[in-house]
Amino acid sequence: MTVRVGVIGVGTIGEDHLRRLTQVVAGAEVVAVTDVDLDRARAAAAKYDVATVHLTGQELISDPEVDAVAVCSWGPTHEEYVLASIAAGKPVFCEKPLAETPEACERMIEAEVSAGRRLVQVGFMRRYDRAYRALKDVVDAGSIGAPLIVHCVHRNPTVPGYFQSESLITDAAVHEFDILRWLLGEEITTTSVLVPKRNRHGGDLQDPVMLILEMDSGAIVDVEISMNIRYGYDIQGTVVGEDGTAALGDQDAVVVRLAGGTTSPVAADWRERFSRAYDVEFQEWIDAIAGSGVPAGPTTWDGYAAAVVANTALEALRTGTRTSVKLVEKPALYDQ
Ligand SMILES: NC(=O)C1=CN([C@@H]2O[C@H](COP(=O)(O)OP(=O)(O)OC[C@H]3O[C@@H](n4cnc5c(N)ncnc54)[C@H](O)[C@@H]3O)[C@@H](O)[C@H]2O)C=CC1
Ligand SMILES: O=C1[C@@H](O)[C@H](O)[C@@H](O)[C@H](O)[C@H]1O
Repeated sequence: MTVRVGVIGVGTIGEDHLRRLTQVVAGAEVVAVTDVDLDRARAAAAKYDVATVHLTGQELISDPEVDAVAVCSWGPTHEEYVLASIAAGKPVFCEKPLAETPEACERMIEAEVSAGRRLVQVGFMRRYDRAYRALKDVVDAGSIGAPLIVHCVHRNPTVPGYFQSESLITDAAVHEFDILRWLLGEEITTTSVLVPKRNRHGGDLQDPVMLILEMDSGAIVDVEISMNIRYGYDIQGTVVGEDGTAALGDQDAVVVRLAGGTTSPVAADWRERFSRAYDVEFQEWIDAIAGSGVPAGPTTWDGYAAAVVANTALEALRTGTRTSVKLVEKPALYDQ
């Protein structure tokens, strides 16, 4: 079975996912696209030979030729499109963050619970990355003992134009919130945010920030988010256990020792660092839809939990205090 996909938003990541669904992923065909910038949508459709350009996302979602929807527009637009896809009974992949507020995520949870089945998958692609999967295998095997401390580093060379100080938490650190919950299999219980001296490349932006997170088990996590560090896109993670440590390796890096020095490449951006993770993410999404019809990846609940932690960290940033994470009760739908 070929899954006929409609893509909403063909900006930086939307066009990359359109390419991926067209040229890399098996069993998928992109039959429709849309974007508020219609010229961009028409150009993308022409480039990737997509049959239909819709004037709006709502029109695309109700198109009978579209079996499944990929939402790749800006964060504040996600809720409208995810709710419409659930109402239409169509599987929907939604880029992170699922929504900008916990309340918006709760409305998606309510809609899915009322529909009685899971339709949403959130674009937390790190769960599909080879290095993160290998790290989780080591943690789950128990050989390093119980995790006590995790160090996370999330560095970007430059910052997208739409970024505000809050975005370091809602747009960047949200990946750490999800991957920590997945890696350690437990919830984050408190957040604290430290505000170092600002990077001169960041203008008015509070960049970098340091977060301290406490996990349900008592493990402590430190997270550095830097958005203007110029040298490259660098994601690091080290789990310190009772008997040893496990860290993400540098992906596919060749280390060259030459002329009195050592060099190894650093990715330019997230597209390069996570390119294969995005490929696997979409292949597994398409396979699940073509198979059981139920997406197997990060759920609406995962998107909600990450949004609550982000919201809690924003409060910690505003108040300068350690702030507790409060989740609503998890519906049984997300235990399946
Ligand atoms: N998983 C990941 O690693 C990444 C995820 N993202 C996420 O993807 C989303 C898009 O980010 P980018 O592609 O970087 O932004 P972008 O600004 O490059 O592209 C967004 C596109 O959405 C369109 N758009 C905006 N509102 C719309 C609406 N109401 N209906 C239809 N189209 C609309 C814009 O015209 C633009 O073409 C964000 O939620 C971002 O957080 C972005 C980069 C990496
Ligand atoms: O999601 C992403 C971007 O939106 C965000 O701006 C970057 O900081 C992240 O590393 C990238 O994965």
